[in-house]
Amino acid sequence: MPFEIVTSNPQHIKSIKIELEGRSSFVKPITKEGDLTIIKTTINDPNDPLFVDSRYTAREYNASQSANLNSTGLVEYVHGFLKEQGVDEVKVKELLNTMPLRYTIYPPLLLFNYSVQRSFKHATWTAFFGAYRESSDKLFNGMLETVFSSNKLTNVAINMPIIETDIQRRPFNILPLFGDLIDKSVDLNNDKLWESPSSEDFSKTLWCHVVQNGIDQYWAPAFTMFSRGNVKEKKRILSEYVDIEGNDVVDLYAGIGYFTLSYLKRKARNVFCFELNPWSVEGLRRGIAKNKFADRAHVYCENNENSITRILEYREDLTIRHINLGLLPSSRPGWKLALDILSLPNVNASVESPLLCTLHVHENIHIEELNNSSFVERMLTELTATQPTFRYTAAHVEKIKTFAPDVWHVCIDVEVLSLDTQLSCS
Ligand SMILES: C[S@@+](CC[C@H](N)C(=O)[O-])C[C@H]1O[C@@H](n2cnc3c(N)ncnc32)[C@H](O)[C@@H]1O
Repeated sequence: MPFEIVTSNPQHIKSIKIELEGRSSFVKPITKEGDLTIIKTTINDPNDPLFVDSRYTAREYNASQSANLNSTGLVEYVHGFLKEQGVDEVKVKELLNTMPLRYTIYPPLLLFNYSVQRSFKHATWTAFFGAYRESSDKLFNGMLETVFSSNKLTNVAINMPIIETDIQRRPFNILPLFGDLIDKSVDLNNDKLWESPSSEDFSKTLWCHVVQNGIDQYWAPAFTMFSRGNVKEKKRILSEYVDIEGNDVVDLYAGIGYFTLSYLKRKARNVFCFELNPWSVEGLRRGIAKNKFADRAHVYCENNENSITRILEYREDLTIRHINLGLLPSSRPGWKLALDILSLPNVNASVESPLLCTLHVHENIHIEELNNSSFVERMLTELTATQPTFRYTAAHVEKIKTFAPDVWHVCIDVEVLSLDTQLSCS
């Protein structure tokens, strides 16, 4: 996938554009996300010198799923619609200047990005929908039938930022524009709906489905967020590690199976998955069933603190060669737990190689702490202090995507090695 440059400093835009044009790598248009400017490129190499500049960040974008290819068609459609409604030229211009240009297709949902400058929630659009009654349904229905006719979409919504303090990272603010995400008969204020939903609740909710790397994934966008940006990290699981097949894996923050499903596809013998959100667990179960992984997946809709008990209960000897810690902004709450799992009597007793297990530590890290390795050093010191019976090395740091200006979502591969091997070798 190509990369786009994200900058909060308007003074950078011109020089970046000139550099890209000189290399025939500039992709129109330059867009805004709040205070950030997004400059698209045709460059696919994450190590391109342009992206190493720490004054701005680069992130992947999906040219076929985001608005970039089709935004012209979208703007043309909206323009034509507004003219048809008899809206005057000045107003049309205002509306076009504030409409969103970026979106993602998660069949059957068309999900628009939100920014203060460009959104169907912008005051100009709210005023238009107020003045032209029924225009909203007509606009979005026509949009699905014309601009997105080949995608079989039924719903339109706006993706709003999630509440950072919610540990389950639920999309409380997602805003439906056309079609219901949940049947009108469902009471959204009922705690039971969120904590222990029934099969009837599941059947009254819209489910999205995407296939990435040949893996089917399902989620209910009203209850679980989805980030397509992790596709590269999923690919790494599918292609990099030779010790998944035939061995065991623990996913401490399984969600809808972002990483769990990739381990299962890679023929892990057992994957133990822990997830608090019952809606994500339902998505995970649907994914496991569709991909035919049921015999090897052990799904626990509970706090991962129970993982110790669950793994001991399993009784058989396990070779847990990977533990995934996919919690943002920090997976630190799971570090000790992962080491406690590796210290259980029925875990890895038969592993002969010095490398016992790879921890996949997900974190949001400031670019400075990444470049000077201070985060990684602190983490290794903390792991050693927590469980000194192992040795630790950071084998790889994968930059997954930018989370905010200068903040990267990274996955650090921490190799947990047996101490005995070091002593006997020295
Ligand atoms: C960043 S999300 C990503 C999860 C996953 N990668 C996915 O498919 O969405 C982290 C997940 O961890 C879950 N979680 C957070 N704390 C947990 C805990 N103590 N035990 C089990 N799950 C937890 C949240 O509900 C959330 O779904």
